[in-house]
Amino acid sequence: MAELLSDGEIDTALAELPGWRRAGDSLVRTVESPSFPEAVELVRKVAEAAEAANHHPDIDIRWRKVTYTLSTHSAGGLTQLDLDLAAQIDSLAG
Ligand SMILES: C[C@H](O)[C@H](O)[C@H]1CNC2=NC(N)=NC(=O)C2=N1
Repeated sequence: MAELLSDGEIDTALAELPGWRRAGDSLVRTVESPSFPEAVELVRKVAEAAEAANHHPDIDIRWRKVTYTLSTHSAGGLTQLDLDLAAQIDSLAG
């Protein structure tokens, strides 16, 4: 069972995740790609990483802008799983 992170732990982590912002019990990042197919291709890569981690983002796709929202539903808030996936998304987004 993933443990909920404290506000301090989240703030410390966000310092290393500059594209992300906290929204309550979630982390949110919008990634803009050069085209719709490229935006969807990134979604596909994120989906592979999420499946491998068994930890899945909420994804909002609007043309070239895709918003990823992370939270650990089973824990009712933010855990290390969210931080790990955020870092993976940053890596995949380039
Ligand atoms: C059964 C399966 O392990 C769980 O439903 C996983 C799937 N992916 C998940 N993703 C997220 N973001 N939160 C969860 O609590 C979660 N739980």
